[in-house]
Amino acid sequence: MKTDAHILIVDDDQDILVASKLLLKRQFSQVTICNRPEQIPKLFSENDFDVILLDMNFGPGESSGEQGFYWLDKILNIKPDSIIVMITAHGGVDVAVEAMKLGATDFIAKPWQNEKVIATLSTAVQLKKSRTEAENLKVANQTLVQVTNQLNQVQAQEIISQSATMTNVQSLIARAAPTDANVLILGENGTGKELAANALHNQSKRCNNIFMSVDLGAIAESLFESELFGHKKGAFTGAHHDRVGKLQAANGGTLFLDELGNLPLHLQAKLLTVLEQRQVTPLGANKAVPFDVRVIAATNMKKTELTNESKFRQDLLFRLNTVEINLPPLRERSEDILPIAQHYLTLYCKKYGKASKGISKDAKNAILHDSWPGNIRALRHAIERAVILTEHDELTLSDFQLSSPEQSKKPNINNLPTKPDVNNQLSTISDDVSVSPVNEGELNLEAIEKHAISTALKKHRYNISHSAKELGLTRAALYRRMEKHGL
Ligand SMILES: Nc1ncnc2c1ncn2[C@@H]1O[C@H](COP(=O)(O)OP(=O)(O)OP(=O)(O)O)[C@@H](O)[C@H]1O
Repeated sequence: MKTDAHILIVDDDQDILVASKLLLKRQFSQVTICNRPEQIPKLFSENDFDVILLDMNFGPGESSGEQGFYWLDKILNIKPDSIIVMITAHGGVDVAVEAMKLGATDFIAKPWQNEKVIATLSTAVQLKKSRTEAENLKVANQTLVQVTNQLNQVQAQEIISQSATMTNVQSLIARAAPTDANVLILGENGTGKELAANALHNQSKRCNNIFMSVDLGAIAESLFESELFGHKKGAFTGAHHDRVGKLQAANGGTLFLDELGNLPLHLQAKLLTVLEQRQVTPLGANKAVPFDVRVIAATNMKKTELTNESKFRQDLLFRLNTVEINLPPLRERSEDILPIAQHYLTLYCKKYGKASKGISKDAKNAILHDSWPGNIRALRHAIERAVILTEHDELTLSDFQLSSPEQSKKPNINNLPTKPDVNNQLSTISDDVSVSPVNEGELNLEAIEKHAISTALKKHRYNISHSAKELGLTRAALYRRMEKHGL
């Protein structure tokens, strides 16, 4: 079968042109011949050649190769990625080497053997195809990065804030973003760590490259290396294809390591090594690949736990926390509560086609005094749920499932001791939480599900990964159910 390729042969010797056309037509789908190089620009304007076979000398007695160099340069000016194989006179190796320095791909010496010509041109056609594929992949990759970043920007709207602490945080983000410094973001679940990481990326010089988010809490320990470092086909049972790891895939961009605190100590050591060396060896490979990423990490671990070396490697901490950003829980920045609620009210009224005159006074009061253990994520869900369910233009207290201001004044679950006895903790919690417990004998599945989720969330102090694990759910599935139950 013929190879699908268009070959151009440029030579002033008509016999060579005819003989090579006959030979190459059997091998390649299209062959064009040209005996006057002056026609090259016109031919290029009308055709797309895969490989050009170009003579070094035109005219009788010519052997300097000057004309060959001239037309080689001309073609590369017209189409810089052209694959050009030079035809040299017998013994003209020096000239051929010079031509290759100037951009020719290969050369064939006259008089040639047919097999040698076909082999050289087949290799050149293959090279052209690989280059085209690589170029197409590059373009496709750029498009994907643009689409992903646009999606991120749509989802990650601005950081709404009016509190002094958040003004400081925004200023810290603005100062840290343009540098390539690693940033560690600390804060309870739902305080906006990913939003802050997105803002850092969008204000950085890497903003046109990818923002790759990796949820370390969601990766099974056994898959950690394969996910982050990649693997070669056959590296382990089930590795049917080569796979590029997230570190390599984020090359040139920002790598957001979410739920860092969930990483076991032995994997922390592996992560530290690749971040220090700035190169990664995919599983089953014997060569390290360099990568260039800016690392932003986030965790809901308390600083006291992070600095406890039995839980977290201090050398990894020092590598990641060049700049540290602390996102305060919502209950400690009450000035932000109503602006955020108003922001999401406008957003969801638009989304669900509802008219809204705002939030009633008593609902505002309850929103302001709720302890929001799930922070802004929970506030956002509460507003969305209220917008969906309300039968009035104004959101009223009955549209929310909030604890009364009196209940909210009770100690917050996030302030419980870090290592309480689980059973005692649960009994303490059931006194504190605003979630109605399931009545004995009640078999309503929805109520039982809500109760189980609430209990798990309280038990794990709103650590989504740990709660999801205990409930046998993925993080995404837990978030969906929290949304459904307005938790
Ligand atoms: N200041 C803010 N203004 C508006 N929306 C916010 C703000 N902070 C957070 N959000 C919204 O709250 C939700 C949770 O934010 P995000 O995912 O960034 O929190 P997180 O701290 O990374 O949570 P987790 O620890 O559970 O991964 C998102 O929908 C986000 O858009």
